[in-house]
Amino acid sequence: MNVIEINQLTKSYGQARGISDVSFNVEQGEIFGFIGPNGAGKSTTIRTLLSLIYPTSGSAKIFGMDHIKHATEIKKEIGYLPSEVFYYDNMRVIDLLKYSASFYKKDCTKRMKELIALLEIDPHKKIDDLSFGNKKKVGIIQGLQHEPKLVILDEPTSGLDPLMQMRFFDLLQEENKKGTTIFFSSHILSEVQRLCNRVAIIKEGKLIKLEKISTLQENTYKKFKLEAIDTISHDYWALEGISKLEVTENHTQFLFKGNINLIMQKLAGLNLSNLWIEEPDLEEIFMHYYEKEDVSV
Ligand SMILES: Nc1ncnc2c1ncn2[C@@H]1O[C@H](COP(=O)(O)OP(=O)(O)OP(=O)(O)O)[C@@H](O)[C@H]1O
Repeated sequence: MNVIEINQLTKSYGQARGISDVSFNVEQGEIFGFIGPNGAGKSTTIRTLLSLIYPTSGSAKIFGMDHIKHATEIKKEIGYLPSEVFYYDNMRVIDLLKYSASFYKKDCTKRMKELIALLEIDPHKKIDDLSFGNKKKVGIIQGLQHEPKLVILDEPTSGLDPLMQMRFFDLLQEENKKGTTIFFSSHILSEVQRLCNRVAIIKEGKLIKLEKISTLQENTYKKFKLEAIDTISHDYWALEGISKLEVTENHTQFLFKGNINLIMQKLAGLNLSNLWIEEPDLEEIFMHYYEKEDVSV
């Protein structure tokens, strides 16, 4: 079942580009990554989806309901952490959390306390006295305390220290195991790679790739690095599928995409002292898509 369905969603800010013709679905139980550089259109997609701003054209559904017509109903089951959090600075953390909890028809006290303890936040401090990272934690608690079916996180980790990031990821994975669908927007590839099952890549307002993380890694090239006893000539590597070839004395490295047996035959003809075959990380795959001009989903 699809929790989110986005259909040719377009949002222009007057003459300025926001997003154009964005379509994708998020299935129930997924941890879905939404990745792109600054200004790509991640926040615009999320805000339009949540009907905080209205689309220029296109449509979207959440839990099978139209995102604008049924906005009130939908929002009861969503936890949303915006990329920038703004608060009434004079409020204490606990008062703010109780106030947000009051919008839901369930008692959030137990979960609120658990999250306060887990994220190590002092509930009696004034919001004004909190650091950026601690304000972010308050936003995370606000987004999760009512145990929503769908959590939408827009750049959630900025400001969190590495230990807190780890704890936050564990928390998201636990929520996901309980059945919560997670939509995770980020420009940090390693965290998407670590956390998500599937990813949508957005560039300049357009979706350029929608793929399982595992498939993204499988279907692309492999990195070969080798050390040979003798010097290998550049010409030895005249084989289709080899790119980014670098040969320096006894060291050779390149990327290969194609029939793996062909490259193995080439390697078998050499006197090697060492060999590394590595999967590219998401960053390299991502750069590969970003460098291409004529990308399509
Ligand atoms: N209120 C606005 N008025 C005019 N243009 C806007 C507005 N909000 C966003 N934009 C433009 O829309 C495009 C997409 O911006 P958006 O904030 O959605 O990107 P993003 O991927 O979330 O980036 P970031 O990671 O920097 O937040 C950008 O070109 C941005 O300048």
